Amino acid sequence: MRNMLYNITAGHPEKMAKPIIWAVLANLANMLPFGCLAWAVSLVYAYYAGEQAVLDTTGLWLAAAGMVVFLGVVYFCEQKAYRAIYRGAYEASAAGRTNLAEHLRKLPLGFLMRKDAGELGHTIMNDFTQIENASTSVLPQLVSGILIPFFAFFGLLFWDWRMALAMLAGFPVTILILWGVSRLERKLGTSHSQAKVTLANCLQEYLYGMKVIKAYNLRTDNFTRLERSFYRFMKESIRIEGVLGPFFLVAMAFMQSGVSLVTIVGVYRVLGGEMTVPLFAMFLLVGARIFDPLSVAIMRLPSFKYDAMAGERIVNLLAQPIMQGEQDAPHGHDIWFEEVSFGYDDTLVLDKVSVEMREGTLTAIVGPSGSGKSTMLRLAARFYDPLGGRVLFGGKDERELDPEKLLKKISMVFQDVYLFQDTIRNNIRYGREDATQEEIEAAAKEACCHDFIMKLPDGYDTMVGEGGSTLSGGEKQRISIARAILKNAPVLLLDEATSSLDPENEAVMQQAIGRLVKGRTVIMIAHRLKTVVNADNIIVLEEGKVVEQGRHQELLEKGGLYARLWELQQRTSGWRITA
Ligand SMILES: Nc1ncnc2c1ncn2[C@@H]1O[C@H](COP(=O)(O)OP(=O)(O)OP(=O)(O)O)[C@@H](O)[C@H]1O
Repeated sequence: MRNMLYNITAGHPEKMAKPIIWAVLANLANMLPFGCLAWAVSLVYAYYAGEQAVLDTTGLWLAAAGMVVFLGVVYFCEQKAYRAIYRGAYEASAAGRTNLAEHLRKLPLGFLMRKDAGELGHTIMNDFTQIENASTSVLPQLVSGILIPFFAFFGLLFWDWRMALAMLAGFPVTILILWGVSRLERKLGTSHSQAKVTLANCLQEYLYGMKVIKAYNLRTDNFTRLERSFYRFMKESIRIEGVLGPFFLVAMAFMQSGVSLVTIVGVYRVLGGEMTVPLFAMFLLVGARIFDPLSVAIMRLPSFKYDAMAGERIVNLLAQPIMQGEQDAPHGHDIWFEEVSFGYDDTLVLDKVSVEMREGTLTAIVGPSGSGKSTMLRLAARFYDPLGGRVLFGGKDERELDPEKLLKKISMVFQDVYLFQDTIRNNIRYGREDATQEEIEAAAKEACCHDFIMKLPDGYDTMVGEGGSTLSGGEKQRISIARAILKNAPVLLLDEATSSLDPENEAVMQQAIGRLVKGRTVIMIAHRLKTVVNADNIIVLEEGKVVEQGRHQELLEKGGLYARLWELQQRTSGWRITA
């Protein structure tokens, strides 16, 4: 239960104290007018039963005035409860969402890459919505629904202990059923929420993969995974309602049985002269209202466990350790790998790699596909920490450096460029937020994209579609290079940064990169070896090992893997399609 409370509040149970206190007070206040009503009934009864010769009108007026005053108290408490519950919940989940998004940013990229974007998006949006639901409508009602009958029970004990016992006779059974059903609910809720997450992932994949679906003429009904996910989600939803519903109805019946018992015991006691009619009426009045809060809570209970699981997912994400390290990045910008080993899972992708990439030089990493080139860049930027060995930045182990401060020193251009749904100007400006238009244009000119931007209808104000879909691959790549140039960081990492460019633009870009090397550490991955002939050092990777390194000419003379790859590319570049 403690765990559930912790999860339902996304790790902040203390935040529920105020809403719960006000909900209990509001529900208690709701009982007060019934006290006045019972008093008025007793006065009228006393007159008609002949116990009093005159009707106590002063008492009746006082009871009526009490009703009005108590209705004011009810309004005040309800209003306080409403504000505490709804405002508190929405404010807490807004802060919680921001907090979680910020936390995700600080997690190692490795963790995020293992997670599906759909799943994370689901947690940030839907799981928090569920927490809102639980903390606004279920939790305060549930707590006050359990407390109010107990308060009333102890109050009624003073009037007539038998009647008080009769009223609460079915209550322990109700609590037992609710407790028992919670185990079953967890099981069903787990598969229901798994079905929901799978469906969200399938939908996202389906929408993102639309291009392939169209290209290969895959019809919707061929996309059976999505269809199966819809079906499974429907089945799980029906199952959870169908199995749990009857249990909740039985629990409610036991709870409400208290009112019937009070009626039976009351009739006997009134007929036996052991209890007055007004007291009986009071028990009936209180009995009719006492279980209202719990009835409301029980109706919403099926979603409660499910909400708790949503909270559990949030808590688990927040518990993921962020990357450690507090020190500032040093002034030097050499990047050294010292016996670095790394693997994404059990297989080693880099095996004791030791290389030095010096400031003011251009280092190229080449090698067959899957040999670990991109992994080396990711380790250099500390997207991951190595499993063995050290990556040194300016002579300091990167694990000791604050990851955000380190990233400020690094510009990266990835193979798969991502542009935001924003203007071209802002997409370049992500490199440096305070950059002026002149600086943006200068970077764009350097990256050979100024001319094509000026030809667009709105120039730099042209909106880019999601993921940059309205631009060609080469144009997107040039914009991302402009972004990296604008950042003006001392380390530049280029992962196949010119692969989508035509030969003419690639040659110009190579010259621009050549100019950027001055005072910087530039590391580039290239498949086309002719783009690295001028590199100061070429690292040749094969199956996660450095098999050779040196300048272009030296490597050719060695006659190893590089020479073979060079030979192969020279030959294929000479191929022509002949009729
Ligand atoms: N996020 C990941 N999770 C699991 N395995 C991965 C991940 N990224 C890469 N790998 C695997 O690690 C190995 C090295 O990948 P890497 O991308 O570093 O190679 P590469 O030399 O850059 O390849 P390419 O030239 O094709 O881009 C490959 O076998 C790849 O399948």
